[in-house]
Amino acid sequence: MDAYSLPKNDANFAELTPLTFIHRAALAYGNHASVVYENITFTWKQTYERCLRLAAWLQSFGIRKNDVVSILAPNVPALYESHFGVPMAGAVLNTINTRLDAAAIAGILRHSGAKILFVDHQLLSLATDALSTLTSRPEVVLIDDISSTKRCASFGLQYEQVLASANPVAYPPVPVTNEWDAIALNYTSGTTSEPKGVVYSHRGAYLSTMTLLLQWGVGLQPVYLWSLPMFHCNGWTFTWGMAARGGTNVCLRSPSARNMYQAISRHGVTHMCGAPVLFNTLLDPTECRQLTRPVHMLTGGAPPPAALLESIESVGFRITHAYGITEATGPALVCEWQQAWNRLPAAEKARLKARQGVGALTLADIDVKDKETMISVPRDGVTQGEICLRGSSIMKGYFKNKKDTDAAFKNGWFLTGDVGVMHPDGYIEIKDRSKDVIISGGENISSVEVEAALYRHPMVLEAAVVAMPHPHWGETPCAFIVLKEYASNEAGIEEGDIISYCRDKLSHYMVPRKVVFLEELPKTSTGKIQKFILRDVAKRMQKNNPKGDANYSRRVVREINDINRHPEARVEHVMALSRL
Ligand SMILES: Nc1ncnc2c1ncn2[C@@H]1O[C@H](COP(=O)(O)OP(=O)(O)OP(=O)(O)O)[C@@H](O)[C@H]1O
Repeated sequence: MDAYSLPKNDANFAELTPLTFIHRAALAYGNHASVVYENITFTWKQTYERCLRLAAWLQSFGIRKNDVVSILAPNVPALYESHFGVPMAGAVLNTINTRLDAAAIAGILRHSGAKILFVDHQLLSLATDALSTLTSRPEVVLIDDISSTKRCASFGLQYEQVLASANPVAYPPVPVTNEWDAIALNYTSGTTSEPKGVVYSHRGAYLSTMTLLLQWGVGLQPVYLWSLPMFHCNGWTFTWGMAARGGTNVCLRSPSARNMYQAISRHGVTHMCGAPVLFNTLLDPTECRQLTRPVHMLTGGAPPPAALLESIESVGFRITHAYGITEATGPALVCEWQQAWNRLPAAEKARLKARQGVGALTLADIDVKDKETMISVPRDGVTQGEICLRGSSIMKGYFKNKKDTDAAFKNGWFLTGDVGVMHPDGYIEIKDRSKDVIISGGENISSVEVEAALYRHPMVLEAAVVAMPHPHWGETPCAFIVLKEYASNEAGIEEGDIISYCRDKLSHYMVPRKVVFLEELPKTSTGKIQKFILRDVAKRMQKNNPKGDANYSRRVVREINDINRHPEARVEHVMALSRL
């Protein structure tokens, strides 16, 4: 037999799936802590057993291959277990963002056609509101509070009871017979458009998990703090990844600065992830502590300003920066650190680290291309184009959405919708989301670059820059800023101070023409600034208040601040804004 015609067989070819990790974890790290939550600690043997039980119960309840099973829960053990238990039943896991409102949750349940919805006991009324609007409803299983001896009031189906009643011998895990089968369905966070249901394959999930462990350098038995919601791209694959490394998952219901610092010292946390917005939480002067041992943090989801990178590293966090997108099964570019950069001054290091980086190992290729011609832009760090990706961790497509699936792929590439440049050293730097680029007098202004300059101002806590219509230039930058000492504004910073600060740092055409001070910026539940709200506000301010009447501006600021203070009344406030 020549090398070419040697056949595949069950011994030399297995479908790739992250489900193999948990079986191995039970054997290799059986007595080691797998999941820690408040006063509860499970071992890998126990977690595996619980996942087997979950898979068995789902099958006995009638769940079949490719059925969607949804879960609405914060980072509690049941959410972790669902990452294995649900696909072990042959089903597709749909983790739902816990900060969505009832209408958005109902939209996901309707669109996904979920057969079962697991709901955390604290989110039951939210789920009930969502379910009340549906004509066809999934079966609901209540996730009771395992950390409390006080049982929840009795409910039809309860998580701990269904696990106890399951029979894994009668219903063993459904084997994965095709690695292209779906493992998860994740809805995008809707920062720029309506949420879309992104479908991952077992193969993509496996490869992404392996890649990220490798590129982040995660060694054996890490202690991983769940500061990132597991519902966000399956915790950037580290749900599966912790089983692969025999790690300990430290689950937190609420990742406040106090809870995170406590968990770090109590459990000896070694790794955690989070969007850059988490840096501000951790740097809160009342809670921030110097770490006694370094904690490795993978950040992404939004551009981390170089100035913030410097601050968070000074506390003892070792930051790795990655660029991710739901459609690429989480992180797709990693700013891999080159040894030679260690000799550079701190500010230069932070500037290099703020770039999004090189492709994840599992990707076949990455590029920055002219979106129309699909020709690569020169590697000059200046010419902008669309960031394009191809490889095995790219989604299968959007669930029940052929139009958007077709539009997402072009000439064998996945189009990210992000504008970037390719540096001569092969590192990609994002300049903006296509929709956020400001076009002023024919020049493209990267809102990210203007924000980076603003973050260097010692009194700026957060900044977002959007386009404001301009009668002559078409658009000009409008900055929304949260000051470090907003409440007292002791420093007395005013619009003119910020503008003249920017004049020193930026080309004239990039300097914001308008600066609005807010208490907080409107954000999605994944910590992304909702620029579409700010863009809308900037548009209205220009249209209805071209002379900059202070009373009008104050009303706008009040409405945006109210959106942040009362997220549950967001719709009313956005409507109030639209009337201004
Ligand atoms: N390291 C990073 N630096 C800059 N931007 C990033 C980084 N990582 C992710 N992003 C941004 O986040 C986007 C991906 O976000 P995600 O997949 O969570 O959905 P979303 O953008 O919030 O939702 P939607 O696509 O519905 O608007 C990327 O396209 C990019 O714009």
